Amino acid sequence: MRQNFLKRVRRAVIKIGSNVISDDTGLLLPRIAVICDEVCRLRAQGLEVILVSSGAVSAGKGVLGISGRPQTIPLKQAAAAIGQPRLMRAYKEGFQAHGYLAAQILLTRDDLANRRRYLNARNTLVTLLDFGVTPIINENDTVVVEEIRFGDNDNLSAMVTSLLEVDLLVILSDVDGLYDRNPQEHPEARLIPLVERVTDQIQAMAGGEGSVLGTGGMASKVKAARRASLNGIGTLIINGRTPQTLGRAFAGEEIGTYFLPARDRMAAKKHWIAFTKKPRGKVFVDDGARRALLENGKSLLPSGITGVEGRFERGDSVRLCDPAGNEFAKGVIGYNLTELLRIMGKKTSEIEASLGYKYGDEVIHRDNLVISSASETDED
Ligand SMILES: Nc1ncnc2c1ncn2[C@@H]1O[C@H](COP(=O)(O)OP(=O)(O)O)[C@@H](O)[C@H]1O
Ligand SMILES: N[C@@H](CCC(=O)OP(=O)(O)O)C(=O)O
Repeated sequence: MRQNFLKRVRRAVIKIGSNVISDDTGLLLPRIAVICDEVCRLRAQGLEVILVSSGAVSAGKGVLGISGRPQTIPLKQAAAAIGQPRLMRAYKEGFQAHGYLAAQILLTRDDLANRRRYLNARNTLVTLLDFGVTPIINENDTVVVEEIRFGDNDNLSAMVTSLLEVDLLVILSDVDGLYDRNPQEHPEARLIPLVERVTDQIQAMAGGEGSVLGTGGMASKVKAARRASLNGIGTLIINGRTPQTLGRAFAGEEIGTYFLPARDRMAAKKHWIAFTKKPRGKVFVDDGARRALLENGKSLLPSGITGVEGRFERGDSVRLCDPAGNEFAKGVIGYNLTELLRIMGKKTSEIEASLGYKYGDEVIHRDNLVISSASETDED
């Protein structure tokens, strides 16, 4: 089954973890060269590849002689500033050896959360691919602050699958795939070859925190697979330390863990609202409004709003909370905070009189609303 599907893959995002291409001393240049060989072989067979590569921080900290995880954000950012060009040089040389070009793209979450910049990033990527150049994406670690972070590159790679038309997400890790428990602690752990749906049980198997070099551990890979799946894209987690895994996987060998795409994929815009846009505030609604949204598929009107929290502009994403404060949806808001404070609790016919203008009857239009249970928008 996998074989048939992989034959049809024309464009893939391949994410490479820090633990695959670096160790505590810095970059493992021979391993990067081997990965470039494999990617170029796939390129020559007609596959378009977008790489998402970690490794800037570990490359830089190796140069600075820091052992273990950099302890402060400035230290991490300095390490990334030193490491990123070294990382790119390794890729550039690896691709050049096969006559191919690589290009660097550094992104923050804000770049994808803002529609104009999102389209801009997409156009750049498409243009590079049209020229046969392989884009290599990393988080823009040196400038990123908490509010605009992807958090980890597993998450970033899942978001890239919704930025472009992509058929598959491949995550190269330092383990053979997802096991039923952490294989480093439990030698008897068994590899799970196929995940049909990421349930809470599957997520729990992946455990919590990452390693010294890695950021999110297996948990963030499974989360990324779920996000890609809801976008209609399958994810393959394989071992990037073992030579030839990429070639073998694309030849249809049943290695690693394959996560099937969801049967009921989310619309692209809803996926973007659910996972890419970071909520800037909360809007509290009464029970009637909550039911209208959850049970009757209605838009949010000002009359059902009982309170607001945070600082948001028109077009930002907000969390919708019930009277008990529990989040039940996310949505893109049609009015800013000041406007909302003036119209909340009022009838739609009173909007214009209260503001002197109106954008529309809805504070959040149904098309810009994602219900949490359906989207599993449980975290950012
Ligand atoms: N159920 C599991 N299956 C596989 N790996 C697991 C599991 N639970 C925890 N892990 C850990 O996740 C690690 C991979 O994540 P991470 O260190 O962040 O790597 P990367 O640098 O590739 O992102 C594995 O080496 C393993 O220790
Ligand atoms: N942007 C960081 C990588 C962060 C990250 O997610 O690392 P990893 O868990 O190894 O994929 C870097 O280049 O060092």
